[in-house]
Amino acid sequence: MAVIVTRGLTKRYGRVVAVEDLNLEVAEGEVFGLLGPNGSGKTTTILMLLGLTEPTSGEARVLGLDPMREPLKVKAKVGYLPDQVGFYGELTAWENLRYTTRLLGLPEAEAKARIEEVLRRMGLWEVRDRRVSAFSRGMRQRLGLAEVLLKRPKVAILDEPTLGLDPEAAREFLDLIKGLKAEGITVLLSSHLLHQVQEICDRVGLFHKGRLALLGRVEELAARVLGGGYEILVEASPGLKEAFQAVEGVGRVEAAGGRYRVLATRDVRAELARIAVAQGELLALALRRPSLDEVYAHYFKEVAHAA
Ligand SMILES: Nc1ncnc2c1ncn2[C@@H]1O[C@H](COP(=O)(O)OP(=O)(O)OP(=O)(O)O)[C@@H](O)[C@H]1O
Repeated sequence: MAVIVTRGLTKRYGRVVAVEDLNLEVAEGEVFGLLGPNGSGKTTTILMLLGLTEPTSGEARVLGLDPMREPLKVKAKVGYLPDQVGFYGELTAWENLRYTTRLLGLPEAEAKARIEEVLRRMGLWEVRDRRVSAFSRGMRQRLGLAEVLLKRPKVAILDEPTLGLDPEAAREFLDLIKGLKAEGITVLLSSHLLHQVQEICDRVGLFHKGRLALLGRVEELAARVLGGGYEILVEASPGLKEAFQAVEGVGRVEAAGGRYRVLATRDVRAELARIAVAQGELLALALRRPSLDEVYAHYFKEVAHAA
């Protein structure tokens, strides 16, 4: 079942087209990445899904609800982590969440139980009595996710969740997001850090100037754009390019002396190794998953070239 659906969703600010003709379907339990550079339309899309900004044309449905018509119902079921999380710095982590549970109208006992549950889950129980002004960026983001979980949402929408986090904190945060999927929460996240989020996303949509330029699973996109979802780096004797090229499933081979980069639609390491050994020597062989950064860069080089 599709949890998030958009049809021809468009937002213009005067002559600026922030989002154009967006057609998207995110399935229940999926982690979907809205990716793209700054200003490409990610935040505007999220705001339209939450009913926080009105589309110029087209429509959106979240859990079957129209966010513009029923913003409160959408809000009740959808957890939202904005790119700037707003907490009261003078209040402690626990007090901030207590404030949220009051807004949610939770009875006291239930509120306290849920606060403890989410703080423990986010690894913040020990620091619950510290003022949020003394929190690091990573702790604030985890508190933001704790707040999202307080309402036990069916859908979590996270805007640039790893922005400003150091690599380790980002890694940990991505693991926490993976945990949401494990309990069946549908996650839509935005990021311009393609390589960082690609591995937790089931599918991604790559934005370019308000338009969804590419949509699919990372491997599919790599296969479509780069000519192979598998990238194999080989160091062997020179002169093997044609033999490698002839292997079934190989899309492209780049050769520089005895160094080869082979893009294929399947894992062809064994065949490449056999050829290398039969026709000389094999020094190294490595399988690398192409990064979305490469897919994106290659795609836009071709788009620019075609233009
Ligand atoms: N309130 C607004 N008024 C006018 N233009 C806007 C407004 N909000 C966004 N825009 C423009 O719409 C375009 C898309 O912006 P948006 O914030 O959706 O991009 P983004 O992909 O989320 O970028 P970032 O990664 O910087 O958050 C940009 O050109 C931006 O300048």
